[in-house]
Parts: sequence; structure tokens; C-alpha cells
Amino acid sequence: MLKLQNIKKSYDGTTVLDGISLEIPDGEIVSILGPSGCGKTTLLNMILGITEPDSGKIEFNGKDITDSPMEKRGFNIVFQDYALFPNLNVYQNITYGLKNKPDISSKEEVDELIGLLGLKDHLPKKIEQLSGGQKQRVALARTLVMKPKILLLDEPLSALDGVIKESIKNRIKTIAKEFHLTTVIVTHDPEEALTLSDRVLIVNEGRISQYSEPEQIVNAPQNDFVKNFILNQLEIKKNNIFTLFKNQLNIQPGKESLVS
Ligand SMILES: Nc1ncnc2c1ncn2[C@@H]1O[C@H](COP(=O)(O)OP(=O)(O)OP(=O)(O)O)[C@@H](O)[C@H]1O
Repeated sequence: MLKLQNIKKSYDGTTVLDGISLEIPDGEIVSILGPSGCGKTTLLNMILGITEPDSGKIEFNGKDITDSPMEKRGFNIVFQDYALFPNLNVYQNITYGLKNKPDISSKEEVDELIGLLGLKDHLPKKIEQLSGGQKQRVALARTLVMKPKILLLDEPLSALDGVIKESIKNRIKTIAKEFHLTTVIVTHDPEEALTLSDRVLIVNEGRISQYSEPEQIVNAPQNDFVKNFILNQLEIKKNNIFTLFKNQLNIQPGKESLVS
């Protein structure tokens, strides 16, 4: 269990996080969702251990880790730009971290992850030969072979589109469940958060607006921000798609319920 208690952070007198308290049970996927500048990345970096809170406490499995450096926490992050090594091939990128800690994952475990992420055919390739979705899967594999206690993902799907996005989403879900891996994801996309996570943390101006399962957010939004910002975006998206279909495919009245 990861527990945050009354976390506060300001930069140059401006409050960024204002009393964040939450619990993330083991093995759950939690998305941090909110508008640009609301403090999502700051919160993720605080869990990772590269940003210090001004006050408050972070506990992992009952142990106070607020002042533990990143290396001691054993969490790991996949950054938005993947940060892969361009001079190494896919296999060398995936196994890079094992050079100094070869006992963390066996060859069989590495092969299993390569299979799960569908990277078998790409192993000898250079990073520049890969698509965005393939790079994302390499970055995930490279992080997962190190068996992090918590997996942190910063906007993992933002550079991907359509089918590839769905495929990576499913792989993240499969891996989190298969390895019982607590996963914390930063996103600004409500659809992504609601379809990927066990729980969604909605942050607005540094405060928790709602922290619930996706169904509750959709069916029982706790305040106007959730209603207006999050649900409105989904409604607009749904209506845009519906209008497009109606115009392009000439859907007849009466069949509209099929799309809603
Ligand atoms: N190192 C820093 N020094 C000063 N201000 C910072 C620093 N890091 C973040 N901030 C400020 O804190 C606020 C929250 O930033 P943060 O990156 O956490 O937001 P975010 O929700 O992740 O935004 P986005 O979705 O745009 O990435 C912003 O106003 C940002 O300018």
C-alpha cells in the first residue's frame, strides 16, 4: 500500500499541491487526471523520489519513505519521451539496467516480457527504426525487467494514436494484473484514465477533486469540476464522433441509440 498524507508543495510562493492525502492499494492501476499545470507531474515525481514535499508524509508498506532517495524506494518511471539509448539496439536497451544487477531478472523472465510486449521481431533493430508505439513498448520492457515495486508512467499514451493506443493500454493492464504491479499513470485525457484504471485521482489546482473508481466518477461526480471539466469533455467527444458518423454514414433517426 502506498499512502500519501497531507502532501504540500509550493514553488516561489505559489501553491502547487495543497494537502493531498490518498491510499493506493497494491496491484492497482491509478491514474492522476487533471488539466495542464494542476500538479500531476509534481505528484508523480514526489512518489518517484525526485521532488521533495514541503510537508506531509509518504509511506510504502507501512514504512515512512518521505526522505528516502529515489534509488532506495525501488520505484521506476517511464518518461514521456521514453529516453531510450539511440546507439543501442532494442535488446540492449531492454537489458541495459541488468548489466549492473544481473540477478534481478532471469533470461526466461526477460524473454517472457519481450513476448508479452510483442517485441520479439524487433530485438536487433536500432531505436530510430521503430514506430512510436514500438518505442513505448521498449521503454516499458526496459523498466519492467528491473522489477520495480511501483511502476510510474508519465503520459504513456499521449504520442500514440488509435489502434496502437488501445493495444498499449491493454498491454499495460495485462502486465499490471499479471505481475500484481501497482501502477500510477499521469494523464490529461479523461477517456484514457477512465478506461485504463481501477481508480482515478482527479486533481484541480493542487487539490483532490475526486478519488474514485471510474464508474463512480461517471455515475456520481462529486462536484461541479468533475461534472463540467471531465464529463463535459467526454460528452463533447461522444457528440463529435456521433455527428461525424451521422454526416458521413447517414445514420437514420431511430438507429441513434446504437451509437450512444
Ligand atoms: N521545478 C519547478 N520550479 C518552479 N515551478 C514549477 C516546477 N515544477 C513545476 N512547477 C509549476 O508547478 C505547476 C504544476 O506543474 P506540473 O508539471 O506538476 O503540472 P502538470 O499537471 O503535470 O501539467 P502538464 O499537464 O502541463 O504537464 C505549474 O504551474 C508549473 O509551472
